[in-house]
Amino acid sequence: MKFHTMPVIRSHEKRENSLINMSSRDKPNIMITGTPGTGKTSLCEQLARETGFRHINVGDWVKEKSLHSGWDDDFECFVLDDDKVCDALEELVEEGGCIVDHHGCDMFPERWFDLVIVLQTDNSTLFDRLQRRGYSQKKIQENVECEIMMVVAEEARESYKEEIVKLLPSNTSEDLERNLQQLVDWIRANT
Ligand SMILES: Nc1ncnc2c1ncn2[C@@H]1O[C@H](COP(=O)(O)OP(=O)(O)OP(=O)(O)O)[C@@H](O)[C@H]1O
Repeated sequence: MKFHTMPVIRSHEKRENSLINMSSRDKPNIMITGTPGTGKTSLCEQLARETGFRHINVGDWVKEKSLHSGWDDDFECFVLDDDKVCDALEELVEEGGCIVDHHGCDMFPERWFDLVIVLQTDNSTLFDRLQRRGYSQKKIQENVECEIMMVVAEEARESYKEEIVKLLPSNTSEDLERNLQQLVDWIRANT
């Protein structure tokens, strides 16, 4: 199943033959993914501050650098162009030390990431967060359904090796603290 809130132009299959060679990186790259509102950006910003790793918010890049093919009224978001996004990120990710923040993960070359984190939030908590953002009822419903059906977790499991995909709860400030500390520790152990 595809993620409802993220229409993507697919002009190619996953770039398995990416130019990136993991062994050439001094620092690892982390993908932080999850349904919108699960807390990716909150976690990534703090993690970047603590570790000096570069936080790449893909949604912001798509808007700022026009890595899309226009606005989709039905899905209420930009239609992301995966080729443009991967081209724009490739050089940075090649260097390592990147934390990539996006609500989908299957468009990226598998070898880009050494760890893939999927944040998960209880339905009622996610509903409240998205309502506070002023999302339409349709958009809230679509996102909460995605979370219930574990669409992003499934996508991550299908796209990356099982051993590098970790599901973490993201409901409370205690969860945020714990997740942050685990990732800081992981980065320190892998640099
Ligand atoms: N662990 C947490 N506990 C409580 N509140 C949280 C937690 N994580 C994030 N939040 C709050 O939830 C809201 C959504 O968080 P955030 O913007 O980080 O989510 P996101 O997954 O990056 O969303 P999007 O994909 O739409 O950018 C914010 O108001 C944030 O303060």
